[in-house]
Amino acid sequence: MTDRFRTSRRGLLTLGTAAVAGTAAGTLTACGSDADAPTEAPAMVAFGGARQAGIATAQQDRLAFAAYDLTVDGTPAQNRDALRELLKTWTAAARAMCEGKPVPGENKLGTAPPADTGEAFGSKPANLTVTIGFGPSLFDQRFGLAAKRPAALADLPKFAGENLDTENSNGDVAIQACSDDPMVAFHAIRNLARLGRGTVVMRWSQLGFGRAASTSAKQETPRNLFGFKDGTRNIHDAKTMDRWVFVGADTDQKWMRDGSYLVARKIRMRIEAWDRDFLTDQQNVFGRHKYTGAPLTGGSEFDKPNFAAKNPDGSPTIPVGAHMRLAARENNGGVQILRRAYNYTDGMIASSGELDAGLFFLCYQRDPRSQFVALQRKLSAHDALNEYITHVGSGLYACPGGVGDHEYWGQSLLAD
Ligand SMILES: C=CC1=C(C)c2cc3[nH]c(cc4nc(cc5[nH]c(cc1n2)c(C)c5CCC(=O)O)C(CCC(=O)O)=C4C)c(C)c3C=C
Ligand SMILES: [Fe+2]
Repeated sequence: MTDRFRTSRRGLLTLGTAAVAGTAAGTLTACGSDADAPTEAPAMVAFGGARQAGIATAQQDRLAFAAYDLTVDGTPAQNRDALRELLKTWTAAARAMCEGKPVPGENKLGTAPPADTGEAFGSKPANLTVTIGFGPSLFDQRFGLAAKRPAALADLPKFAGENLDTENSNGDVAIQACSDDPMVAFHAIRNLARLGRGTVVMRWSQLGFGRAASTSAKQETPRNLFGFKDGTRNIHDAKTMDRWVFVGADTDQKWMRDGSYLVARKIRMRIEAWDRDFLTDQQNVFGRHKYTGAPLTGGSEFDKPNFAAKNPDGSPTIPVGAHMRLAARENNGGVQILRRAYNYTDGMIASSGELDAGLFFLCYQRDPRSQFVALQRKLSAHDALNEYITHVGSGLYACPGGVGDHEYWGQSLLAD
């Protein structure tokens, strides 16, 4: 057996199939010839690096997100040790999964549950990224980490109109797993939960589909569940990422250097009410044309909106309450955020028969206080979109910088 087969999910599957079928020799011959055949390189995103993958990475099609709470009850030093062990185990597992390998630690005697739950055997990583963030609650008295809490990790304020479910909000640690294969993204979240049993419990989770943002100029702009192109004026270039997304040397906490702050908002969208609205009204809500994505002031999708333009009757062509006018950098002192949203559906609401669906809005930034919070204060007060949406879940997480080859997530946070 080649090394490739010893470590790849595909190898494990092939071996398993051979054992079950009882035709090991034939299958292994087939394996041998398969291994020798030229194969297409699987789509993989490097796990290690100065910055975590899954932030600036070209956005994948599927999301599995989960927030976990630690269940430790020792002294701060003992709890830190438990957290450190968890993060070491999780890092090794996440690294392996991103490389298309099974979760390490298989007990070959078969006297323990399999190290890997198995549903992704035979699947390629499909650009899997696994990104970690730490919530404000991790800096309470349990771990003795209060002095390491960054000022930018200030609790989010209450916003007008939100109706947050605390059971679907917050959490000590959050994991964002993105892949072009939904099984692979889910597998990552599930296996981290399993490995953490006894130290963490999952607090809330969300699956997302049909990315509703583009984080690279090479990607076509996708659509949200209201049928509009979403991500047209997202951040797409490295220089703007450096300025608005990644934490620089000026941070108050060294462990956050090259990290970023993630704000997650689960936003319910009233799809049935929206679908009854006239096309011109829908377009006025966003300030863009539905089919082309162009601003209401004309041109094509990527043309600059003209916020000063007026209709013949003197009213602004992009209405004062249009989502795009309110959120645009031109009208917010230049402020930008990196949007990495996904559409979601949780089925239907039994009491009304309406779809329970919306946008799982994820955004990354250098400092949420002057970025997400400033924008959301304005949007929550004036956005025409508010008639159709409600924020129902929320989380804020400090995502540290990336890991080197022999490092684990959060190593510099936990260094004494
Ligand atoms: C606080 C930040 C934002 C929230 C919350 C938010 C929710 C939200 N947005 C859409 C759909 C669209 N948003 C668009 C643009 C846009 N949105 C934000 C911020 C938030 N959106 C920004 C910063 C921008 C860019 C503004 C600009 O510079 O022009 C658009 C237009 C197309 C685009 O540029 O992406 C759409 C469509 C929904 C449906 C939603 C909540 C459910
Ligand atoms: Fe938006």
